[in-house]
This record gives sequence, structure tokens and C-alpha cells, in this order.
Amino acid sequence: MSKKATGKIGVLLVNLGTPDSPSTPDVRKYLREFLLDKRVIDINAVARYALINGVIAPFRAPKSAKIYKELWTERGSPLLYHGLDLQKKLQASLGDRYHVAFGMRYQSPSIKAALEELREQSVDRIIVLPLFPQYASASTGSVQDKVMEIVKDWWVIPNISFISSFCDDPGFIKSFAELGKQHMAKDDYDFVVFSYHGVPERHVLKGSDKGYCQLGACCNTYNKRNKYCYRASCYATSRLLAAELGLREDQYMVAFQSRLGKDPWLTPYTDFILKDLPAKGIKKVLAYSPAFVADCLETTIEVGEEFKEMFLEAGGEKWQLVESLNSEPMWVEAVKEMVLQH
Ligand SMILES: C=CC1=C(C)c2cc3[nH]c(cc4nc(cc5[nH]c(cc1n2)c(C)c5CCC(=O)O)C(CCC(=O)O)=C4C)c(C)c3C=C
Ligand SMILES: [Fe+2]
Ligand SMILES: [Fe+2]
Repeated sequence: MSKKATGKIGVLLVNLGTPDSPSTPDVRKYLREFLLDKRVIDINAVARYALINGVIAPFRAPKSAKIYKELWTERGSPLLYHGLDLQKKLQASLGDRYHVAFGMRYQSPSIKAALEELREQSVDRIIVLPLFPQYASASTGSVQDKVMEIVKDWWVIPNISFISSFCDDPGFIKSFAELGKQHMAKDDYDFVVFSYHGVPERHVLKGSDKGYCQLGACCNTYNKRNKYCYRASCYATSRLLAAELGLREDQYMVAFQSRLGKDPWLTPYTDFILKDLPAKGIKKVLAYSPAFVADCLETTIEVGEEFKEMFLEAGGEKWQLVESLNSEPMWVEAVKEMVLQH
């Protein structure tokens, strides 16, 4: 009797990317690659190059380099070492039938090198998991774009599938809720802020299914029509986390951070709303950053330090960041389950 040939399954974990070092030239190199991506800055190529060369490279890069220096540790950038830790632990948990590789959309290790590593292992098929819970063209879409650009040149193209969104994945929600509960067990909080990385409103409207998403009540449910709407996905994650944490609707809020440029981005802006909270009697806030599954500049510095300072200055008493999932055992098991179920 013939035995069906079954080889290894490749798993490719991808995160956004980070500079190779916090020096200004390395940060500039990173920002250039990142912001020249037409899925990130979706304006015409001439204007995009002018923006990068005229503003980002000379002015933004040295400012960002200062912040990266604060973030940097002995192991380097957290986004990178948490990714490598997750890769190792997931490999150990999945065992020999799988080969787990890790790549970054920008800078290193590259997606190309990670895909070559999988090719070297003669994998039968590849499951790509962009490490962004909520689908956005600027994050998940860009990873999909890059993977396809690379494999289209291979002579033999393996079966490739993408886990494009996991904003409502039970393991993701449970693991993140557990981290919040640990803080709630140690102190009483008045309020929870779910602060997501923002995107320009235009990005959401461009991805809208035949005009379904209008930046309003359309995001109050998560359904077939808005499955890939970033805003709807952020609200879906928040509702599920709130339910798991036992929060009433008046005990939490969804907001968006990290605007760039003058176009309207998703509102409300976190840095605006947090200043109004103390006057409403909200003095102790637990802050989640659920657009990220690894700590990085956006969580540790922006939410954990900058927003904290603003909140305390506005009369707040405590602002506590819920650290990210990183390579927490519950999260490793949740990722394993996503891969096995896929
Ligand atoms: C959640 C996923 C992300 C989306 C969506 C996203 C969109 C997006 N980002 C910028 C501009 C910047 N983002 C920066 C940092 C950064 N962004 C993400 C993820 C998403 N971005 C991560 C994980 C990080 C942190 C990386 C790290 O090294 O720790 C930065 C650089 C930092 C800075 O200079 O402030 C910029 C710039 C745009 C324009 C955009 C969508 C249009
Ligand atoms: Fe970003
Ligand atoms: Fe919507």
C-alpha cells in the first residue's frame, strides 16, 4: 500500500521590524524602509520620497533614535528578542513535525531569510502568522504582500496560507486578560483604557467592503462584512477583553495612539482623552495596548511612560501598563493552538 508523503510544516512568524541599533543612522535606515512602504504611507511615490527625505530622515530619525536608546536593553530591541523567544518556545511546543522561523517585515532578520530557512527544511506547506491581532493593510497586508513578492520567484511554490487576523481568538483574549487580572488582583483600578496603534481614517475606508465601514456604529459588531476592518477588529478585541475582565461598558474606553502627519487618524486619540479622565474622577487607570503581542517602543515608552506622565500631570494617581504577551507560556500555547487549528 502506498504511504502518503507528508513532510514538515513550516510556520513563519513575522513582526513589524525594528532598527538594528538605536543609532541615528540605523534608525534612519529603518524608518526609510518602513515609511517607503506604499501600504504604510499611501500617497503618490514622488510625495512619499519627498516626505521621507525632507522630514523623516533629517528630523524624525534623530528624535526617534533618542527614544530607541531609552528602550534598548542588553538583549537589544524588545520587539526582536521577544519574537525570537516566541519562536524558540513555539518550536519546542510544536515538536519536530513543524519548523518555526521568525522574520521582520523591515530590517532584520528578513522575511526572505526566514522563508529560505523553511525552504531548506523542505517543508510541504507554510503557515504565515503576522503577529498583528487586528488586520490592517499597513501591517498584516504588507507582510502578505512581501511574502508573495518573494515566493513568486521560486521555481516550486509551496502551499502558503495566512492567519490574517486573530483579534477574537479565544487563546489570545484569555492570555491577555490573564495579564490584566494579575494587576487587578494587586490594586483597585477605576478604569481600563485600550489604546491601539492608530491608522489614517482613509486606510479603514479604503478597506471597507462596498462602503460598509463608515467609522461609526458599523464597528459595534464584528461580522463577515467588517472582518478586515481595523477599527471593527479593535472594538471586537476590546469587547472580548472587557467581558473576560468583567468590565461594564462604562468602565473602559477604546482609543488610538501614534499619529503621524496631518491627515485625520482614527479617533479618539489616547493622548487627548487621558487628560480628561482625572476631572471625571478617574484616578487609577489600567492601560492595555492590544494591537501588539510583544513589547516595543509603542507599549513600553509611549503607553508605559509618556501617557503615564501626561495622566499624572493631569491629576491622575496611577497609570499602569499591562505588559505585552511576549513569550508568556499561555500565549505560546495560544499560538500553537492557532497553528494546529489552521
Ligand atoms: C499594530 C500594527 C501596526 C500598524 C497598523 C502600524 C501602522 C503605522 N505605523 C506608522 C508609523 C510608525 N510606527 C512606528 C513604530 C511601530 N509601529 C508598529 C506597528 C504598527 N504600525 C510597531 C510594532 C512599532 C514599534 C517598533 C519598535 O521598534 O519597537 C514608528 C517608529 C517609531 C517612531 O519613530 O515613532 C513609526 C514612524 C504609520 C505611518 C502607520 C500606518 C499608516
Ligand atoms: Fe507603526
Ligand atoms: Fe466599521
